[in-house]
Amino acid sequence: MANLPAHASPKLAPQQAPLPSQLDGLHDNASQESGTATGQQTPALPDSLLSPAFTPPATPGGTLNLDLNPTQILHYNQGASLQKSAEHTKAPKLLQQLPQVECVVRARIPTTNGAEMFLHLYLNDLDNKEHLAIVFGNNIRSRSLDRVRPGETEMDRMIRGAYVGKLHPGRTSSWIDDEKAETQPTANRRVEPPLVRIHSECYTGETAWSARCDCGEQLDEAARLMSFPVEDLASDAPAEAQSLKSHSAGGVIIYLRQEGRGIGLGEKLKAYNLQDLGSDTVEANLLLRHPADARSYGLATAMLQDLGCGADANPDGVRLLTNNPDKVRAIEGPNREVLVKERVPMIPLAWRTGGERGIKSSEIEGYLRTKISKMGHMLQ
Ligand SMILES: Nc1nc2c(ncn2[C@@H]2O[C@H](COP(=O)(O)OP(=O)(O)OP(=O)(O)O)[C@@H](O)[C@H]2O)c(=O)[nH]1
Repeated sequence: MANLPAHASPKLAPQQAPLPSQLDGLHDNASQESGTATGQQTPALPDSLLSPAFTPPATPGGTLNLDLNPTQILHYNQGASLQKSAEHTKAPKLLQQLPQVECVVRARIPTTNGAEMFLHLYLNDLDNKEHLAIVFGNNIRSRSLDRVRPGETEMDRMIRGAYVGKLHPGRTSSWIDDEKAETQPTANRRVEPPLVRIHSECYTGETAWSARCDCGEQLDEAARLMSFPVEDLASDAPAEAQSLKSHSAGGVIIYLRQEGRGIGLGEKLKAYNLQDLGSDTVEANLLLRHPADARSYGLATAMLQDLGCGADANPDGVRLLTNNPDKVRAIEGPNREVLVKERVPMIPLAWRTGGERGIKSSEIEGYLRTKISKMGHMLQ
């Protein structure tokens, strides 16, 4: 697992266009029907679909952001060979080192189901997006957030979330929660490896009720597993979840802003239209001249390290909630900065129950089948 750079798209090297072999199939078989029964090859489509109009702009977020002036708190390596010039139109570089990340603010979020979590907002030196860490429990703390900033007051620290315990009216110290007499961060008190979920943004599945994918269910399920003690698990929870020793130890969802497997919402919506025209989720990306998966995970690895979940502070590793084996390798980082001790499957309810429960749509089964056959996902 150590060999794959954390920044690599797990399935394909970054590319701006389909492989020649994929394009050959399209041009040579223009008259062929666009059926997807075998699921092995991009179906033939009229040449008109391959017009330059389909060439997307640079993958959203896939640019190096060297304009860090808004905070000036990221001390990224000036010696690195990153140039400020034409990088903005290129795909992300396969860096040998993890990007630098900084948690700039954290806040307590009481959730609608009664559980509480702490939302951590990160900046970084790779892109200009606000990536998030959703932390459950009191055992996981950000080192960069806790670090003392020159000249800051106690009120400054509390406003940016660098406090222990809970805020309450009249509190004056970020270090001492006088209502709890807690003086130290509770980091490193955990008894077993934390649960971790690396989640990529999906507006359609998480906010717009889309039943094309399982993203919304996965986000909810990850939060549920991290927030409640084992006895509160639903009776139909998968066996793997039932066998987890504890769910109340907390965990972290790294929420990466790489919508649509990294191609952005606009391009994903085009991909949906191509899916309605007969392509599967992988073929649609390729027809739009995107990689099947344009994501990278270096930021997630760096955020986990900052949260004390890396190998340096947490040699027992983490338990990663995923069905995607490539994600396991990628998240460990170029030098195994994070150890994945265990992969915990996230089998969608609809798949487990043969469509009786969970997401109801004619699209979801094909979507999951394609993830198994073309992206190596493990749903068994
Ligand atoms: N391009 C594209 N992206 C999609 C589509 N459906 C979902 N996504 C995106 O896929 C990402 C989620 O990826 P998944 O493949 O479900 O999950 P994964 O993260 O690889 O694997 P798991 O950890 O097992 O969930 C999100 O960014 C979604 O927006 C689609 O049809 N096309």
